[in-house]
Amino acid sequence: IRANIMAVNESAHDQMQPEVAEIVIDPNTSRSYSRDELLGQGSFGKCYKVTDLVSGDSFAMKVIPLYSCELEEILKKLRHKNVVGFSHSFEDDQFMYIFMELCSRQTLGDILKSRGTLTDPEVRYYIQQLISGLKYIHQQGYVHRDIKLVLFYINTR
Ligand SMILES: Nc1ncnc2c1ncn2[C@@H]1O[C@H](COP(=O)(O)OP(=O)(O)OP(=O)(O)O)[C@@H](O)[C@H]1O
Repeated sequence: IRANIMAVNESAHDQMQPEVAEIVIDPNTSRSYSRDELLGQGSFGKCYKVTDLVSGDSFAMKVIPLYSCELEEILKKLRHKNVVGFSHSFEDDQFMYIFMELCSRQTLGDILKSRGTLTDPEVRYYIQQLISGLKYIHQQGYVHRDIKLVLFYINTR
């Protein structure tokens, strides 16, 4: 289970953003990434599945306005097995691009919706990991402020 800790600032939703290019190029390394499907829209901006055109590695890429770069500063610092992993980031003249571990599309919210219930051992199993991730975030001096089941991704490890 991985807690998505994106919800640290609610202020930055911007409807007037330009389109994200189909091929995104890191101006520092010249690595290029194809923009694949839209994973979803958060309060900071859109999140896409992307593929490194050379290595074939896939990531979840959050595209946020340059003025909300503090999010990147925070994500960069967090490293915990129950927090979605930061990979790397760069900016161009339009956006900040944040590359995160690509998680499964299944969340705790999906499981609850399809099954209607969770057993006691399952709840214990998930809550333990959830608390472990949140405790770590608190120890780093941050609060989540938007805890909901759809932000908890189920992974295989
Ligand atoms: N690392 C990831 N792996 C797979 N899908 C992701 C990942 N991060 C985000 N997503 C998908 O993209 C959507 C938008 O994510 P994002 O983190 O931008 O916003 P959010 O956490 O849903 O909302 P908010 O920005 O309000 O906290 C998510 O709901 C999820 O479906």
